[in-house]
Amino acid sequence: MDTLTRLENTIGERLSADPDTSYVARLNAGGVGKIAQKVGEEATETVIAALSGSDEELVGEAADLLFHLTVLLQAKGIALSAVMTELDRREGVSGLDEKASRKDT
Ligand SMILES: N=c1c2ncn([C@@H]3O[C@H](COP(=O)(O)OP(=O)(O)OP(=O)(O)O)[C@@H](O)[C@H]3O)c2ncn1[C@@H]1O[C@H](COP(=O)(O)O)[C@@H](O)[C@H]1O
Repeated sequence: MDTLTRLENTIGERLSADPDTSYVARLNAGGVGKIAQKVGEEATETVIAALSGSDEELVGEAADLLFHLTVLLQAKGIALSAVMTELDRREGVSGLDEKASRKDT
């Protein structure tokens, strides 16, 4: 099982845990608005790290962003596999675009 899928499973289990002992449960108790706000903050911190931080800081912020995004998707009842399917679909679309543009030239 890959890392993100393992994390998704853990988050799914922790959503309804005791907020006193679980950060995921605490976030979830705040509602989708609170989780979305955290995703926004982590995205901003990722951008700042990319522009003026070290590689290590960028890795840390990217991990925070992926973690909070996964919490948001779980709270909305959306599986990561739905996002992967969408990315696969786009890869197929751009692959077709490339073939079409090669034909045109
Ligand atoms: N991957 C993570 C993870 N990444 C980041 N964080 C938490 O996310 C928060 C990061 O928020 P910030 O950097 O904004 O720190 P902060 O400003 O102090 O946070 P807030 O006061 O805004 O909540 C920290 O509290 C981290 O502990 C995480 N908390 C949990 N996990 C995973 O989720 C699993 C379940 O965690 P629990 O729900 O706590 O059991 C754990 O086993 C981990 O695998």
